Amino acid sequence: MKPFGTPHSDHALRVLLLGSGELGKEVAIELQRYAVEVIAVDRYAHAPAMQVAHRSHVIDMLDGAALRALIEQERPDLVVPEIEAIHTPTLMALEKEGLKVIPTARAAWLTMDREGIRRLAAEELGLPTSPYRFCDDEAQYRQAAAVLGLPFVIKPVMSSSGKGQSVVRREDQLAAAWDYAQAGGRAGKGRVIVEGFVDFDYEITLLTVRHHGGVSFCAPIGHRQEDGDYRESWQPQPMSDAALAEAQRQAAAITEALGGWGVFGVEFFVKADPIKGDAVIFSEVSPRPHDTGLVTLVSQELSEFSLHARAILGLPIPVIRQLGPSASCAVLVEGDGEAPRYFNVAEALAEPDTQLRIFGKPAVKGRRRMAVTLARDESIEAAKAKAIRAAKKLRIEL
Ligand SMILES: Nc1ncnc2c1ncn2[C@@H]1O[C@H](COP(=O)(O)OP(=O)(O)OP(=O)(O)O)[C@@H](O)[C@H]1O
Ligand SMILES: NCC(=O)N[C@@H]1O[C@H](COP(=O)([O-])[O-])[C@@H](O)[C@H]1O
Ligand SMILES: [Mg+2]
Repeated sequence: MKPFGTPHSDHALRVLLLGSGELGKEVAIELQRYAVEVIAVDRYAHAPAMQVAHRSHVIDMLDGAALRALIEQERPDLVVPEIEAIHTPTLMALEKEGLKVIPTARAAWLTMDREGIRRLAAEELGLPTSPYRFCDDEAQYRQAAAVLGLPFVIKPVMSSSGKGQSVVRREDQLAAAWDYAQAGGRAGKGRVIVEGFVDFDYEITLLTVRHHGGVSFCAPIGHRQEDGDYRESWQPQPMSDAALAEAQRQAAAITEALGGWGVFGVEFFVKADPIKGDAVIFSEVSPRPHDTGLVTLVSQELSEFSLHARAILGLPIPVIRQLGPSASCAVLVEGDGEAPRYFNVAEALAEPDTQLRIFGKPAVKGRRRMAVTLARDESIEAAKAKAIRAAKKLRIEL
């Protein structure tokens, strides 16, 4: 890596963020601490990370030609994908020409599509996963449903935060779930994954950091999801030593296969079994900070965003200090409107050890995560309750 430089000068160290949501905003802030020049990109103007970047661009990141033109214009030292929906073949071609992509262009390519990462995990690495089928049309989907049985989960191969995802529990829900998956995918195309439903006791994100000095794990993060989107997360999730060791083994294997430096959010389902031993089932991995990891903004001395910045810049991570039971609560808004206003911020922050991030997203159409509350307390239960209380105080007007 070249020396750190000065933004807006010829020898600035430049990072181009592909995706500028709430996660990218925190990454941008962490990079700014090292005077890195941050260029934020997304499909719409005034995205959260754009508001703290040196400059920004609005492009369709699924358009390969537009992506190449922008990267050639900006000549960044590092390209940091922040979402899945990017024209990753272009990143792979540019990587061959010398561009540095975090963690690697292949990792971005494999994880942009549920098929790439699922086949790597289950078929190449032999990690335990839910049973699954990929389908291109409704007939194949009905066949997969018959083979896997009820209940099952259907997801567009390219989607995130639960968009287009349903759990089908009854025969009469099949058609609506198919239609929703067709409408909810980021890039259309129609391909879906149908997964057998895993009846887990709890699920975790194991933040795994690949850096100059090796591989480090954060304490496991437990979370609750609704409609495929996270609502609360907490750290540390209590789990047996054996289950944690098995999750770390699988996380090391999948992140090693993806390669490169940075934070990875590795998601697992855990089914506790005192007789046979806990089953740890791999779900998916993000080669970047994870939304459930927002809790690390209060639960760790170095948050997942600060760890990502250190890792991608080749800086040391000698220790990851966990600060005690902590939780985050996502604040979602439903409706249609622009420039929302936030009321009762003071009330939301009245209790000790409570924090708030308002992302500053310019508009809402449907349902959107707009903010997150964060809390620490004596126990996970108390931290979770406090974060939820804070979130309930906040009132958002569209
Ligand atoms: N096969 C399954 N069995 C049981 N629950 C599942 C299954 N697949 C997904 N879920 C539930 O739905 C949630 C979201 O699924 P998944 O992580 O695959 O979606 P996503 O759209 O990629 O979400 P994100 O982008 O937020 O990670 C999971 O965390 C889990 O709670
Ligand atoms: N589960 C993935 C995730 O949380 N991604 C985060 O949400 C943003 C998109 O938000 P939007 O849909 O409100 O634009 C992304 O840019 C990223 O920060
Ligand atoms: Mg997920």
